Amino acid sequence: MARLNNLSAEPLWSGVSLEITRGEFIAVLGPNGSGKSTLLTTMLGLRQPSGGSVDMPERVGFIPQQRMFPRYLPVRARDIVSLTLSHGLLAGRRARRGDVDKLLESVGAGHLADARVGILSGGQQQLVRQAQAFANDPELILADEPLLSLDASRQRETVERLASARAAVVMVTHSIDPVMEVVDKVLYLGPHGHVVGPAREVLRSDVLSELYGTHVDVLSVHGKTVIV
Ligand SMILES: Nc1ncnc2c1ncn2[C@@H]1O[C@H](COP(=O)(O)OP(=O)(O)OP(=O)(O)O)[C@@H](O)[C@H]1O
Repeated sequence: MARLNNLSAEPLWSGVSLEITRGEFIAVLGPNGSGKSTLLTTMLGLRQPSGGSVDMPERVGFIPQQRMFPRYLPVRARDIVSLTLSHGLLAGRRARRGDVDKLLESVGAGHLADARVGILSGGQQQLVRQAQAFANDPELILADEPLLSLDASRQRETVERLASARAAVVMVTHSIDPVMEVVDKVLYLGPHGHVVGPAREVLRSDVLSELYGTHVDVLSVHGKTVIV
């Protein structure tokens, strides 16, 4: 469905090969600056790879890393979602109001439809971004830290929504814990290479020590995975 073929964005990471199958949930982990966001922008074609190639499906949803909309932007939440709908599958047509409302309601943001996006809270803006990503029945959703600014119950709902979507999901996250139950594969980008595999095979002291080039412990503290 989507595939990274020996993809490189040097000097950040190189030779990443990854097959993404329908409905699969992939978590991208790694320290600050390891190139997780760069991986998503390279997949989207917004950044030229230094090597390799990427095969992407036609319909891709994207939740960008949180950036606040300008406070005085004269655009409502429903306008943002409507624009995404009308530039996708239905290019050239106006999005139907009912479809826009349904998308916003599906992420718990129906009541925000007529609010100006710039005055919404950080978490509320993230929900509007989610509604955008779900427009046009995506086959693949790329999500860059989509849980930032969300409270615990909205984090849980977001993970469930992404995991139960028909789309495959590639999600950048700083913590594996919120997605541990649903994740199929982890791509860990480290300072000395990367590794792909099931979480239990990647999040191990011996594997991560090699990626960091120094001894790293993977601990379970009160049910949470901590890398030290
Ligand atoms: N377009 C660009 N041109 C040059 N350097 C860039 C560009 N985009 C990102 N970088 C650099 O690449 C490095 C990786 O950035 P990236 O945002 O991909 O990391 P990340 O793993 O997502 O980090 P974080 O966890 O802090 O969000 C950073 O040092 C950043 O400054």
